[in-house]
Amino acid sequence: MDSPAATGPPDLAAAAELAAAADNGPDALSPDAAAQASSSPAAPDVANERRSGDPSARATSFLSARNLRPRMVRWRRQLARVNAFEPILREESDADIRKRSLALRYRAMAGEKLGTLLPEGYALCREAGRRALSMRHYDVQIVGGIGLYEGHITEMQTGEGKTLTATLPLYLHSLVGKGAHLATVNDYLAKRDAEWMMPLFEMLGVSVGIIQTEDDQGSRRKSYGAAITYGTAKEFGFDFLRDRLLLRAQNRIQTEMLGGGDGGFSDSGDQVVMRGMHFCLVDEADSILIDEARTPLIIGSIEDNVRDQVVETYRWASENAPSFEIDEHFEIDDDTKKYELTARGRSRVRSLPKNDLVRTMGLVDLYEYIERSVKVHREFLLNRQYVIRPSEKDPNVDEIVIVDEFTGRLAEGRKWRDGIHQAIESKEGLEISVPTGQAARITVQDLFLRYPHLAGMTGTAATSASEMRRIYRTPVVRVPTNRPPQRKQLPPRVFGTLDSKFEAIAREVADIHASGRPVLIGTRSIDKSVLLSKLLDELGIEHEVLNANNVEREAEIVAAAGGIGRVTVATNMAGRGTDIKLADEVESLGGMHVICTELHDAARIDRQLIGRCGRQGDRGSYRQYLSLDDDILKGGFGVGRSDKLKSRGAANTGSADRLATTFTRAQRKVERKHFRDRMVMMHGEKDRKKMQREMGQDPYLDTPD
Ligand SMILES: Nc1ncnc2c1ncn2[C@@H]1O[C@H](COP(=O)(O)OP(=O)(O)OP(=O)(O)O)[C@@H](O)[C@H]1O
Repeated sequence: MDSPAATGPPDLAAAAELAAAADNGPDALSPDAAAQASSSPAAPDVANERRSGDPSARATSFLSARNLRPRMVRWRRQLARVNAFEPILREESDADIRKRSLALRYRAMAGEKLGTLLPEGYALCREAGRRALSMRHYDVQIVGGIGLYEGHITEMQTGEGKTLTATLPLYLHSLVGKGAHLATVNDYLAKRDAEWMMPLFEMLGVSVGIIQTEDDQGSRRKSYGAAITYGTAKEFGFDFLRDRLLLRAQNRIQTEMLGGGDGGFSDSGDQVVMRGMHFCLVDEADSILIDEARTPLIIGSIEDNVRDQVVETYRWASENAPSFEIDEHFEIDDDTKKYELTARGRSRVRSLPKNDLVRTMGLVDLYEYIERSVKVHREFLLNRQYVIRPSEKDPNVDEIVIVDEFTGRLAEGRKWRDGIHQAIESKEGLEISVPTGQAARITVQDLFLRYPHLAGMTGTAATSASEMRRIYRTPVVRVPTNRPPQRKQLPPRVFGTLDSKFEAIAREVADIHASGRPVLIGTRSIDKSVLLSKLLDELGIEHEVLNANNVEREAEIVAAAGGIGRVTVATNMAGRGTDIKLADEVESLGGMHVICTELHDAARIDRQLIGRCGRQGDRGSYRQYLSLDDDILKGGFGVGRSDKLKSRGAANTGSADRLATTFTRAQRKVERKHFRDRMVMMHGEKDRKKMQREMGQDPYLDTPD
């Protein structure tokens, strides 16, 4: 199977041409393409903007380059049409802008092609951005927006303004009234981006909905009812599945199914929340469409809140069970060996303190939980009936393994029934394994292929371009940066051990810190961020730590991270969505410096961190630090070879910089392995779906456990 990186699609060739043209730099400027091509005599005030140093004027050089591929020539022509509207719209009042937007909607609803409406639509969006957000879409963003409208995955460097670019295709597709979705990676980004762009959409009279995980069905329905809906890919998937379960319960799925099955719903008048899937723009396309696509989305037959309640009640019962006395609070039936609470025992259950989750459990259930837990405390003993061992699936998690009473051996994989197993887990303070069941499932690939119009944006798609095209039929195109990038890569450094690597990192931080430039250090895990923080403390370097333990201060830490002399240690939380603004003086000192302390499993995560510096053509630099005991070597080469490298590292005192490429090779191997896993899963799912359809089943709902 081809490596995703091995074959570049022809689209990238076009992109490279474009990028090369863009590299001509500001001095190679030819007259603004838009102004030239514009048929309007009142072309935008490009000359003035250029004199005033407006970056968008400079960046248009690529748009006037010769020898572009036909598609780019077409997009350039479209851009000229968009630009032609600008001087007219600038003269109009806010009310006129909104009126135009409404008129466009009528035309779209009446069946006029969206492609025809694009120039005016994009120009309106740009004007609304300028007025409502003080951000006028750059020409490159308009071109990116055209690519998105035409169903591409556009690769835009981090910090180039994907959030603003997204407004263009979202607005245009929303005009037909079937909804336009923006799928992003987490609730925080969905909310942040939607709220940030809201004034622009409001100016155009377009409603915006936001889906958050905790939303109930009613507010979800309302958010999907809006013209544009921001949410996470996961929530879109779950809503699709929940709706489908509901439709089946109401016998309204016409195809692909056998039998009714009430799926937990009744004809109670419940309504679906989505109103179909029309257009989806996937933000961070590589991580959603590729990284997260390895595991399907599954709805358990036990709802999350019910599961929480069950787990909490097991814990409550096992905390209280030891205080129940035989004969006084419970009795044991001689024949059946059943434990039964006495009247005093039941009254004790009623008077015990309970939290909200436990309180909502039925009283009879609570009696049962206590009876079971008392039994477990008296009869099930550690190292007799069972042992505790690290789980084979995840060695960081302990699990109960039954000791077979006949053979004295461990009965691998077996569990006690009727809640006994869970009661023992809670007695031992282990994770409680409430079975989830599977009510419905869908793969990420299936979910997004259901949208007739799909597009995506990413900072780092090049390595997954061929996979995107093969699976989602979305070509990848690279959009040049608005200003030439000035980010500098310093040569990577390799050390024998983690300790020597971290010491060297601390030294580099101290050096750069002394110059006043802000430094951002990315770590792969929370414990490593803590370790590094300790080292910096020892050196007396003041710094902030940003990891999952202090999310609440995230905004504050990020806002300050670009200041003079700032040092910030962060896990990959400081990835997408972190827009670090540099203090004015920082640019002249050389911008921010980013230190990557380890390679991630996917190169694009590393690039996201790197993308925190040198944004929007700012100056900046970064360096990769590696050590021979890094996890990536084990992932890529296996235990044997990575152990050899590790012992070589332990013996090594000097520089091992020449081994840097070994790490990138290991990373590529890990990426390829993940790619193969995804392909295997996809083919497995395809066969399963085909078989189920032939059997008249619904492949999303009739899922095997
Ligand atoms: N046309 C524009 N005019 C002015 N500022 C802009 C424009 N486009 C983007 N920006 C600014 O660029 C910054 C980066 O934008 P945004 O966060 O959307 O980038 P991004 O491409 O999503 O980056 P990342 O992938 O790193 O999150 C923001 O501060 C935004 O205000």
